[in-house]
Amino acid sequence: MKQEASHSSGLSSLTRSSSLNIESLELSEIRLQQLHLYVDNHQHDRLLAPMLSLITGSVLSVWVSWQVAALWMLISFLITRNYLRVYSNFKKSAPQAKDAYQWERRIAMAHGLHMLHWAGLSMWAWQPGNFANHIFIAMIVMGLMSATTAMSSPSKRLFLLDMLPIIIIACTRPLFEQGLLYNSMAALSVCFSILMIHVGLQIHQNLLKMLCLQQERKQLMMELENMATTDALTGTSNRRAFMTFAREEVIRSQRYQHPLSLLMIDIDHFKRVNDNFGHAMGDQVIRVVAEIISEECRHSDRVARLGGEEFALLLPECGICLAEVTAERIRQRIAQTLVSHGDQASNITISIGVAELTAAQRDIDSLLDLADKRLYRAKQAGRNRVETA
Ligand SMILES: Nc1nc2c(ncn2[C@@H]2O[C@H](COP(=O)(O)OP(=O)(O)OP(=O)(O)O)[C@@H](O)[C@H]2O)c(=O)[nH]1
Repeated sequence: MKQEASHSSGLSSLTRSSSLNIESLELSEIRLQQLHLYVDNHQHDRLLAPMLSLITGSVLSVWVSWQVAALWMLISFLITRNYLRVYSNFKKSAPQAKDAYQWERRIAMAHGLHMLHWAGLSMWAWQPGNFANHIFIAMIVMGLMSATTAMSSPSKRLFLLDMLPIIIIACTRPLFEQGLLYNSMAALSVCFSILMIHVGLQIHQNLLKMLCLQQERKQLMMELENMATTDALTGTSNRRAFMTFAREEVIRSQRYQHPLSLLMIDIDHFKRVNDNFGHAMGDQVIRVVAEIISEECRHSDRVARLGGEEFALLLPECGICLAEVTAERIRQRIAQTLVSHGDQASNITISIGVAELTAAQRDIDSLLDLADKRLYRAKQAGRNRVETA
């Protein structure tokens, strides 16, 4: 929780400056994306890390026995193999946003061991008074620092963790030797470390900005998709989404000879509700009807508000008899419901036309047409009724 809070404040300050609406963004989702970037950046370690270990181990044998150099190389290979396996498991398992913290810990431990192993080398392989050795150690330390700045920056926490052992070594190791040259090297290391941390954090901020924008775009796309397919008043499908679904169901039903039925539902004398109680009450009636229809059908059925006070309900795998039973159940429930809004209340009824897809109806339009005709007949016959044939 504490971690999330600090991350959240970091992100908030970032987005205040970039004018993004971060409050609506999923933080653990962003953290997960950061881990993906981090792991992707380290993918080439597969080749590079063993190669560097091999070269470093070979050079090491100039100053230490070949057995010690070989042992260092072996440990290096094992540690590299371990963290690459963690990365590969991370990629393979395609983790959820909620697992981001857990994976961050696992990666930090596996890769942190690798950084400690390399930083440790700079401690024990240091040869007092041997300038060539010191240049070699300095090359390793600076190389590690630059690589970490470039590759670990997607995750701020992992970047700082990876940097810590190298920075400590870089800034303190030269002080073990006496003289102006080594003191200057230590001072230079401090400056270089500050610069690298600054550059790494800058890269991190830019990547974070990119991830936030990506996340925001994803959410906007989802909202747009939702707006394009959902009726704003009732939350049911709109005509467009219904027609897409219905066309596919008609094809499926014709292909496999499965039954498919359609209910056309219309609120009776709805104009009177608006006229007598006002539009707000009219809207409430539409919402309640939509809710009852949705409650009375299966998850595999599709309810849609086609416009005004007219609804359609498509019932896949359902013949005319079962569709009639469903229609009657909906009609009765609505007739028994008292719709209230503020201090107003009203009883309402609906009329339903039921039709089943047969060889005579070749597409969804002809099925809609048939159900509509039966709905009209139900209205003509006095309303508050179900018409099937
Ligand atoms: N409150 C509200 N009214 C709507 C909405 N959409 C359409 N209407 C109104 O719904 C009414 C529909 O009236 P009509 O088509 O005459 O039908 P009706 O009064 O229900 O009569 P019958 O269908 O013959 O029983 C119109 O007055 C429209 O203005 C809406 O989203 N909200």
